[in-house]
Amino acid sequence: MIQMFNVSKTYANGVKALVDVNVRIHKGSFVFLVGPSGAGKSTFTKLIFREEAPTRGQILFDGRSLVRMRDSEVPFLRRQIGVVFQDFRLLPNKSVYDNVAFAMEIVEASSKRIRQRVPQVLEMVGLGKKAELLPNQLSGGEQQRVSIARAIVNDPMLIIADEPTGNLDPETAQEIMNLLLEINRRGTTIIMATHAKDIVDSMRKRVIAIEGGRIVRDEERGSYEQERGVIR
Ligand SMILES: Nc1ncnc2c1ncn2[C@@H]1O[C@H](COP(=O)(O)OP(=O)(O)OP(=O)(O)O)[C@@H](O)[C@H]1O
Repeated sequence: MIQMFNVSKTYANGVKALVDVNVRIHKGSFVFLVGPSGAGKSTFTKLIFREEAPTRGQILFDGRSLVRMRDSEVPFLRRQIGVVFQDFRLLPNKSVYDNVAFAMEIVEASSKRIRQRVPQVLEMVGLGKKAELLPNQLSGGEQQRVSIARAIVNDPMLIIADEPTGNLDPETAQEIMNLLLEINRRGTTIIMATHAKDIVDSMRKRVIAIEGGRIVRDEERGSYEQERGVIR
């Protein structure tokens, strides 16, 4: 679904955030992006969302070139991608229901469709009974569930999650991971940037490790760190 060919990104200040990246991410897969702070993980996801353009190379999303894509087509690309952040980024003055409905209003869904779909999605993330509350009346884990509901409500092909468990205690983090796994099982591709070693090591999904802008490791059923000399 995503292919990068010799992709490099140098920011205007000369920082080489990505260097000669080649990668292919298949539809329906679950991928962890790991690496030290400043390695280039966010830049990698920003290229897919067309928030940044590569300096060199080619990127295909579902067969379409993001390099050649016109600005006027970017909103259609972004409809295919749901984004989840560490700090939730909910609208503080809107209810849980309205936060999720808003994502559908932006894509001009009919009010009938919104009334059908929002309760379904809130039920799926376990917030069926909290629709009328405001974000500050929810726990961190519940706020992240709202943000996941908002990300999936338009049924995107891909979810990009940037440190989605970074603000959560381990148990709540695990619940959020279970939810993301369930979404992945239903067919949505997930790319998750994280520093959560325990989560990556327990899930045994594909791990792409980036350091200094380069992919230094890419393993199916991988772990957070390179395993050396492990006897199984
Ligand atoms: N808009 C920008 N302009 C200039 N340099 C940038 C910009 N965005 C990121 N960088 C630099 O590019 C490099 C890669 O940054 P990036 O945010 O992709 O790393 P990261 O792996 O996501 O880090 P973290 O784990 O801290 O989120 C860093 O050196 C960063 O300072």
